[in-house]
Amino acid sequence: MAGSLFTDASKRLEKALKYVAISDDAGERLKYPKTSLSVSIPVRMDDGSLKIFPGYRVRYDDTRGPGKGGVRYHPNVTMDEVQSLAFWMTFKCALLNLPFGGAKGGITLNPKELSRAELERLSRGYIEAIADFIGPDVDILAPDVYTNEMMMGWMMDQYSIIRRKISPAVVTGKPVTMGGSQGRNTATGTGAFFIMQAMLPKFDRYPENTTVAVQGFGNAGMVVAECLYQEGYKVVAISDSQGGIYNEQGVDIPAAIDYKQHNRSLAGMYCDQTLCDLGDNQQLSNAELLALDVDVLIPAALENQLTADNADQVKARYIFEVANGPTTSGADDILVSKGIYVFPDILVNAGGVTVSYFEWVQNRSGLYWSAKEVNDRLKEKMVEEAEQVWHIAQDLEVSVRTAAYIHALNRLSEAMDAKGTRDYYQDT
Ligand SMILES: NC(=O)C1=CN([C@@H]2O[C@H](COP(=O)(O)OP(=O)(O)OC[C@H]3O[C@@H](n4cnc5c(N)ncnc54)[C@H](O)[C@@H]3O)[C@@H](O)[C@H]2O)C=CC1
Ligand SMILES: O=C(O)CCC(=O)C(=O)O
Repeated sequence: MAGSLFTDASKRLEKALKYVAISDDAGERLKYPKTSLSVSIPVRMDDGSLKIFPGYRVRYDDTRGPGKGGVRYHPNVTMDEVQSLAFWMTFKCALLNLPFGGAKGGITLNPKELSRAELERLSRGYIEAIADFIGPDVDILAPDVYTNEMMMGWMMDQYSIIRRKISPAVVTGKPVTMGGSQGRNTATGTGAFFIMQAMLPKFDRYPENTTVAVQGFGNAGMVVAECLYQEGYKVVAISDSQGGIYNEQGVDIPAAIDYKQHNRSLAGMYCDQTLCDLGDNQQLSNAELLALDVDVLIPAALENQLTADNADQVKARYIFEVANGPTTSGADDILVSKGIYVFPDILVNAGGVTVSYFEWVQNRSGLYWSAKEVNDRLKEKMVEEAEQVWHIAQDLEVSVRTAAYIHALNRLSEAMDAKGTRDYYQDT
């Protein structure tokens, strides 16, 4: 898709605004990010040279609470992308009724090219650069693509050093030994699974009669594939950035997880001799995976995977967006006209930020929950909000995505009205 990701993302807001009693002022305010910060992060590389990496943090809106959102390390990170991701976080947090606004951060780099020590210096340098912009009551960080709990631990530690006090609640998704929550590592995939379990039976879809393809095999995709496999769904295709594998009988997901953890890419699994007893794994490209004849398609990698150019080839009847922004607005129109149900990112992948909220609450109260407590609360929250979205979609005869935006917008507009506009800073 050519053009701005943010402009495309904003089209979803425009559609939903028609259905919500929101003041023109508040509607207008939501079309722009509140604050966008660009920084340059100097990093001493292992060979002694100095490299400067561009970094970003955007707080899109904080009417409902401090900004909340992950940090992405990827070569394609731009301000436009970070603004879009922060925009989605705003609606996601409102949709789940979390007391947070939306934020996101990122650094433009290929993390696979840096050593662990370089990544640590980079992560700490990022916090040095944005320390005055974040905080447990201001803007709270978390993991996203190519960042993980180890990096969250470094970031929290660096912030604590700068503030000269231990500040666990400034970052979520930390290692459990540093105040992380049980279940945060698996929350995004598990939350998506809870949504599928609640929604698919509405279409008489059950594990025994449902095939699934999952694009992306990281923190989010791997966990949702594992949950579905354990429940008895037939996951026939999986992929990562290098391509994927297809098995008509169903991919052995635990074996694939084991393979991925010991090899850089999944694609090699199709010809690995030690896995011969897995049956007929065939190699598959990402483009082929998106067009597979399956019941459920789960994009769990990056944005702009389903576009106006390939949406027509989609054969799945149900799409559950675990990635942020995998479907362009042009693709959305095509998919909806084909009668395909698209369950949107701001609902489906909200398990991550929901358990991040639980982590923030635990850090602030000093009382820590068991894995069961976390998962029970996650399920309750995800299913409750998904049912409300489903009813809005039925009542107003709109797509599930528009219904999700309407639900979130209702909460946002209530908060904006309650706060008042202060006449947008006019002196009276
Ligand atoms: N980690 C989290 O808690 C959350 C993640 N998400 C979203 O889920 C998506 C995936 O994030 P994570 O799993 O956390 O990242 P990750 O870094 O753990 O994994 C990313 C996966 O996507 C694959 N990938 C990258 N480019 C690809 C391509 N062009 N085609 C196919 N696969 C590709 C990678 O090989 C890897 O398997 C992103 O859109 C992210 O924003 C959303 C909510 C929370
Ligand atoms: O856990 C969080 O705070 C945010 C996760 C995230 O970046 C997302 O939901 O896209």
